[in-house]
Amino acid sequence: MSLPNINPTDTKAWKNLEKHYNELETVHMKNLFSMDKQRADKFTIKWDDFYLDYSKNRITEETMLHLLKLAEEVKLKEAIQSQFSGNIINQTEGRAVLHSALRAPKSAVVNVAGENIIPEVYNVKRKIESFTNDVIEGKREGYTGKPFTHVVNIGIGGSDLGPAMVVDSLQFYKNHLTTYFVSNVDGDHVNEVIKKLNPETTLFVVVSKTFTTQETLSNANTIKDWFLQSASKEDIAKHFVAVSTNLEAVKNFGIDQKNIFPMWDWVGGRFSLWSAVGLTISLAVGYNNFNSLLRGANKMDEHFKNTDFESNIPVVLALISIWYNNFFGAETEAVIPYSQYLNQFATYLQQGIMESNGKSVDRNGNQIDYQTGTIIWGEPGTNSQHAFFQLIHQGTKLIPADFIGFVKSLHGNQDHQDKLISNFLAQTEALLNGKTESQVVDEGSKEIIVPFKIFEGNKPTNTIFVNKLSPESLGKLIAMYEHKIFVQGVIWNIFSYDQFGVELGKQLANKILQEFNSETVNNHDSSTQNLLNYYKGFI
Ligand SMILES: O=P(O)(O)OC[C@H]1O[C@](O)(CO)[C@@H](O)[C@@H]1O
Repeated sequence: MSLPNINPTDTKAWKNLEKHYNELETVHMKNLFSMDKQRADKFTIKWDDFYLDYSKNRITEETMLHLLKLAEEVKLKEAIQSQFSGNIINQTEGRAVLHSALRAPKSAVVNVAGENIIPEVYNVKRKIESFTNDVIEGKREGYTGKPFTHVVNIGIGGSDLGPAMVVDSLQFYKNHLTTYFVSNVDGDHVNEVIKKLNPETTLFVVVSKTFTTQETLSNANTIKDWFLQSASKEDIAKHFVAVSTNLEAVKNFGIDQKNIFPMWDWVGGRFSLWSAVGLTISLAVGYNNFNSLLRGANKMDEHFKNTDFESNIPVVLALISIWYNNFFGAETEAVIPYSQYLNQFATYLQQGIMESNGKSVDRNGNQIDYQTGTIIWGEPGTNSQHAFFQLIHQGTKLIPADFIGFVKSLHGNQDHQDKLISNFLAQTEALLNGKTESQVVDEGSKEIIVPFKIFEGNKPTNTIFVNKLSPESLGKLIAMYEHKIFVQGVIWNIFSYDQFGVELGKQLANKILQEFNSETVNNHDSSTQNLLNYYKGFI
């Protein structure tokens, strides 16, 4: 069974939402709060150690009913079943989409082409575990017999962002190994990392699903050349491991077959941190913590699969986002974690969300006439308050925002924690209520200044309060957004799991690279031609 194929704008629910939007467009949320004392309770979901309050949104119970009806009309339930049961729902690439299988329990059965993939998943997990333990315990040594002290992850996109974000987010749980990530083909990136390394004690993890990616292969080759300045070819086997589906290309690069961690075509790059792509995570925080991350994601999978839509966290978040995107015309969404540890979270989500749902053709190949893929951005609070919050509070754009906070701190300094959380709560309150003219006047502002100090309010936010930042809760949080992506792709009737949009630039870059060495080049538009000639004048 493939995915349902329903144009959302043809549904009854969509038409009802259009009408309903006209009624609600100018309603202020603070009036909705004063009219209904139960509002916060009605729009709160408590699940496990998650507390989602979505009451500070421009919604009523009727809005949610229409949105839930939309989910029903586009056959979301069937789509979820189809994804989890291993159907080829990535139809444009002819693949199943089973990152959920990577975190499923050992007893699960998930068939791809008639074969249960779970035993193979667990074989690789065991390999990750024993490799991780050997490196951490110093049983695996470098070419001069010293234990490893540094790990460098070489990859880009999904082979970099997920592991990099998780390692950064879980640095509280880190062991003695120092980790670096090299991704950009800009030589400054690899050069700066190399400066900090000792070849005798560094392990290199080359991560590339395809093992054809220009950036990764260039960086891996540069590092290999640097390594061979002090070591011999035979030593590569001790220091280089690879994660890939392209076993042949890895062998050709010179990596020992024993050092290859396989992955599968049913794992999309941007959803792959749960596979061996997460090897650097496992090395950095230990296998048990890596496994807890997976366990957390699995708990969210079960919640998503089995919970009625009205209390289903990813579904509710996805529907609210559709409401703003497609009816209010909001183009962006901010993700504001009140945790410095989640510094890279929005960057990570950018690939997941924008590479998946940045599509303008529906599942029939037809151009669509409604908005898809949200633009995602964000930075941790409280830093972001002192940077871009002005625009969210008083600018002209509607920017729905997710506020993510942790009830308990890891540092244990309650004074800092109380200050952080007071900001976390105050911001969503301010965005909701704003400040009226009479309040500004009462505060004694000069008349001429009053208009500048008014806050309109009515700015939507979701508050996601989690008990504590741990590998498990982080796993839940990431999986929550993965499922939100899926739900939105189903509603928009697009294919969320291909990424053809990144290909054209890659093709042209390869062509231009060749042209740097050729005498006459004149097949570009005049702008590109001039720029290319300008650059050639320097090389
Ligand atoms: O793991 P690979 O094959 O090197 O690909 C890296 C990244 O490149 C992309 O294909 C496109 O940028 C991503 O989807 C992927 O995560």
